[in-house]
Amino acid sequence: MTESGVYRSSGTNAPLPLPNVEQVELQAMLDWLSTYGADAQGGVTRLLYDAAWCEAQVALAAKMQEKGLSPEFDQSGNLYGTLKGEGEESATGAEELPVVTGSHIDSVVYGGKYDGAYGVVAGVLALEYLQKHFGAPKRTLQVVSLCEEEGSRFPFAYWGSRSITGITSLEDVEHLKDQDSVTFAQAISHAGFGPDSAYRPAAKNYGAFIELHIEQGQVLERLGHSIGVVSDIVGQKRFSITVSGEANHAGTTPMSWRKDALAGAAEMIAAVRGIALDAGEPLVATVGRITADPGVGNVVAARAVFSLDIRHIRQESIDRCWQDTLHAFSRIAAEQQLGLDWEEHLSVTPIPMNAEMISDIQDTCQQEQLSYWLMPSGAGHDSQIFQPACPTAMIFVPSQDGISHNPLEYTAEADLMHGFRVLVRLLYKYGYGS
Ligand SMILES: NC(=O)NC(NC(N)=O)C(=O)[O-]
Ligand SMILES: [Zn+2]
Ligand SMILES: [Zn+2]
Repeated sequence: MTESGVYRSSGTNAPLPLPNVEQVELQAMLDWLSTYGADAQGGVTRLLYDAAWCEAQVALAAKMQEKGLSPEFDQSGNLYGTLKGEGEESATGAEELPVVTGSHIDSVVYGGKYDGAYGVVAGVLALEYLQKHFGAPKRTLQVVSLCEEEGSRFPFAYWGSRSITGITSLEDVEHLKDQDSVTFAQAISHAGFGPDSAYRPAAKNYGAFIELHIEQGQVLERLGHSIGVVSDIVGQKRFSITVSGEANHAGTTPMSWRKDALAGAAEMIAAVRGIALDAGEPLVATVGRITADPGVGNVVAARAVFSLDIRHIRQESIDRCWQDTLHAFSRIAAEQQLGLDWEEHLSVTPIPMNAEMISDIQDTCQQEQLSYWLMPSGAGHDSQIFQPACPTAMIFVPSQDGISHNPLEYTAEADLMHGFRVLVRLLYKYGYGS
């Protein structure tokens, strides 16, 4: 990935007319996409390479085809729609790298219908709108439906963007197993992707990346702003923590004789919560999943495995929280004669977004007469993977009550359209150059 400047507009500041933009049926296409993976909780569950994920990507490819965007998959299952540029070749004779917009198509379990999907749908409709009203751009514009960001199925996140930027290869992840012991290699092959497929390798150079996404928090709603301009994206560390004890009879084993892995894990979980509260905002630490073996009510647990997710806008704060947490876990394990093991399966650093593009988004909001707020993202995003490789920026729209990763996730249609208009203007600026 080469760092290349983003196209700078040389035109006047007169706002670009956006004819009939209000007729773009963004909500309808979001509702349509959410039917793929609609779950019993009223939300969306689309996990990497599962049936709902495959159906959604195939259906999106068909939509892109209908809209003249030449759909193309890569070997990871990332799906591109392309609006070909007609500009002059650069001095080196190489075509300018494409400006890409998009987000992720996968979800968490029982997630909402906007997280990731909004950026994909808005990108498809933005390219269709630009082609319809302004013809071919000078510079190629693409929308990408990234195959995986959440890390919901396999203990690994950002597979789509990491395979594109070359940070991760299939060899690095093919051994990973989901909760049904299906390997990554089996899943990618079953979905029809991977090195044996007919698709081209995922690695690809972008000229710039723009991600439109719901905020997933309550800052914009509370402050009354329409657009969030993302300054930085938090860093994260994710672990699996294993506590080992000794299975025993729940009725005949005195409390003081027990090596109770689940009781130990419970104390550890309370300890890490206390460490995070003592550290103060914006540090967050979350235990979202726990399993116990043998997981039977009348047996003292022999083993407990729980997840741990630590985030902050500064790397040193993440590192300090983990060190304090590990110290507390080790103390608890020693006190209760338990085994302790851990595996780190995600570590992404905090990263600032591209300053030039931030300024362009702010200018665009002014053209649209939309109030905006410069803010960090507490959620992780593919943009933090792309930023070291190409100029990258994010645009947020408000989430009602700040709810996300929940079937109740909601963003009003008017807010969705505000973000869409800013995205269209930005893509016009970079693709058509005026
Ligand atoms: N937009 C997201 O919800 N991202 C999520 N996924 C990752 N990988 O960070 C998260 O947990 O913040
Ligand atoms: Zn998410
Ligand atoms: Zn997301």
